[in-house]
Amino acid sequence: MEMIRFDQVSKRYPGSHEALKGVSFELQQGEMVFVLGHSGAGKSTLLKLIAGIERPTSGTVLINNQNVSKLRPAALPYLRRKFGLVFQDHKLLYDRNCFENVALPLYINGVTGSEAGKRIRAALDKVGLLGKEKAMPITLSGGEQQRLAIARAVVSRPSVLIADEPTGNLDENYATEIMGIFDAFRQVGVSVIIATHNLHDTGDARVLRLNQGQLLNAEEGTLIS
Ligand SMILES: Nc1ncnc2c1ncn2[C@@H]1O[C@H](COP(=O)(O)OP(=O)(O)OP(=O)(O)O)[C@@H](O)[C@H]1O
Repeated sequence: MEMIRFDQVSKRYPGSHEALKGVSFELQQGEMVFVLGHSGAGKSTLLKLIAGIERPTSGTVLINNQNVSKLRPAALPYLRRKFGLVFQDHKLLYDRNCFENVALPLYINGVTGSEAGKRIRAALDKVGLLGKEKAMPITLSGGEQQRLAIARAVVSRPSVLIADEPTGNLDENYATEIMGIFDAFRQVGVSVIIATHNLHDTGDARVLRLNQGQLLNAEEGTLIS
């Protein structure tokens, strides 16, 4: 069963041109996908539509056969719990330590105490930060901060991990390490969607190429800048 399906999706922000034009594709559970394209191509918009942060102007976005536009507002938090989000600028809380940063999504969902502690340590372990529970984020390297953001994104056990330029300002070694962590999640059945304009070794992952809001077929040539 497909997990995410876009059918002729267009998005126009108020007072702006069309950020996405007639985009259609399907992603299966457990797939790893790169969304590639120039700055302004519509990559972030595509991720926001998947996560229910933005709504399409026309067309349909189906998540597990549910039309996101038709969901009651009260149902959106349940949808969002399926998604773990990682952004380039981390959005970490710099006045809280690593453990507390990862704890936040659990506390919001009412998971506390020893159950929370177990899950937080498991998430930190998966990204190689188990020894840094009490460290403040500012004392971590750029790559470690990004790993902390990934731990926070996966602590609620999302079925889809969405990352927007996750390696954007990291050097090559860190970037390779981060991609390895995403691949490990894919191997345990998590769908992984990564938007980037950096060239990565995409391995056997699928590639969606955007050019000025339109999806190109892979054979139409590379647009990576
Ligand atoms: N909230 C907004 N209001 C108005 N226009 C927007 C908004 N968000 C994005 N846009 C416009 O939509 C287009 C696509 O933007 P988007 O952020 O999706 O591109 P992107 O491929 O992620 O770019 P980048 O790699 O620079 O982040 C751009 O022209 C952008 O200016």
